[in-house]
Amino acid sequence: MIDASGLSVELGGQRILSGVDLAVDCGSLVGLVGPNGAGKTTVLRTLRATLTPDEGAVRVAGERLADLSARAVSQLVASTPQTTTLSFEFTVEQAVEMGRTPHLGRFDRADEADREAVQAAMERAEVARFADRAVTSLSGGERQRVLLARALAQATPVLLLDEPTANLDINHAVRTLELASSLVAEGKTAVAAIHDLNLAARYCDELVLLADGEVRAAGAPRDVLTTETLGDAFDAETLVTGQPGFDAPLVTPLADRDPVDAHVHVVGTGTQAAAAVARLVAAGLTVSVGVVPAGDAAAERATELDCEAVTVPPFAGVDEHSRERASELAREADAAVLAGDAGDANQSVVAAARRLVAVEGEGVPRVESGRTTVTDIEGLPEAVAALPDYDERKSRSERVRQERQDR
Ligand SMILES: Nc1ncnc2c1ncn2[C@@H]1O[C@H](COP(=O)(O)OP(=O)(O)OP(=O)(O)O)[C@@H](O)[C@H]1O
Repeated sequence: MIDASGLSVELGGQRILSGVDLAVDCGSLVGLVGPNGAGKTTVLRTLRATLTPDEGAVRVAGERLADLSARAVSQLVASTPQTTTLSFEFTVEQAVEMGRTPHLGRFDRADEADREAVQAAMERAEVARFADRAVTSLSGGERQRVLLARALAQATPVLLLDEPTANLDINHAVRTLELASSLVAEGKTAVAAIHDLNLAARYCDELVLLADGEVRAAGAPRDVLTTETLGDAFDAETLVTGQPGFDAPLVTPLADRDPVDAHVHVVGTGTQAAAAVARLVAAGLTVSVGVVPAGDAAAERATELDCEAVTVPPFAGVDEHSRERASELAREADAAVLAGDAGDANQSVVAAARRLVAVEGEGVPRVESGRTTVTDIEGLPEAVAALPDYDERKSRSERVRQERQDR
């Protein structure tokens, strides 16, 4: 549907894009990712012909955009801008009606079909209840959805979204990308510049990673978002694992601070425990897990990240040997972390730990003496580092690390 080849753009004497190729199949959602200033918006501008590349060409549905009138282009391509400023006092409905312009003659009035298209677009973008409000009275996120409705009212086969989730809370961000997914499932073709790599990975069929105006990687999210390509494009160290419950990579940026030097034993199962393992490893801790059934998300994440996991076959119960080993790890650890459902079988493992950080959640009591409770996985490494006697414990953590290597 979209075929851009060899796009090069120079602006203000600066090379902004160099030889960018982009092919987007009909009915797919392609995400443009990359650091600030990489050229994502510039690519989108060439795809809607508001910027003519110095070299290369863009074809949409087989037509060279450079050969088409502005009106013909706007019947093929609709877009939502990155900024949501609308300077006039339009109502939401009037703003969405503007999307119908390419389908109307210069002095035509909107007819029933136009009104229906506007109503349907407002409903899909969840702004129908604001129809009579002035756009300027809406929040940034609400305005963003109005702009999406305007693009939907344009009823084009191609949709270009520049940072469609930038001002949205997590619920609306997910809903907007769900909407983009269902639109492409219905046959639209979409390209979206998205900063959130994990949302991009989850919702896009393919990703194009741009940096310094060049394509650094393109293809399935799993092939594009690797520590190598991300290190190259963002100049940042990242940990790439899997998103619990989704067949998509999970990118965790590693903070530019000294890692917390300690060994933590994680007790628990499921996505909570898996997320705890990933967060602790990302912070540079030595992590072990168990007892956990083989195949559980926490066991798989531990294996993926090269952590020791004490596992038992699913539904087999916990044998004495496994319980002993997990208790030993919990005892040796600087702290144990309780995340997700640990089950009765792990009670003695938890009891063996001298210090415990619990991640608040189902089955984990909020306050208990001798326990630090954190409400979010993000804060786990800091909670561990804040435990008393940290320096004295460093040597033990070294010993555990050595034991693992020897084994
Ligand atoms: N008119 C212009 N004149 C000079 N430089 C420009 C112009 N427009 C954009 N640029 C530069 O081109 C580069 C790419 O900009 P672009 O907006 O495409 O990046 P982006 O990947 O969308 O960035 P962000 O993630 O920050 O939105 C930036 O360095 C920007 O400063």
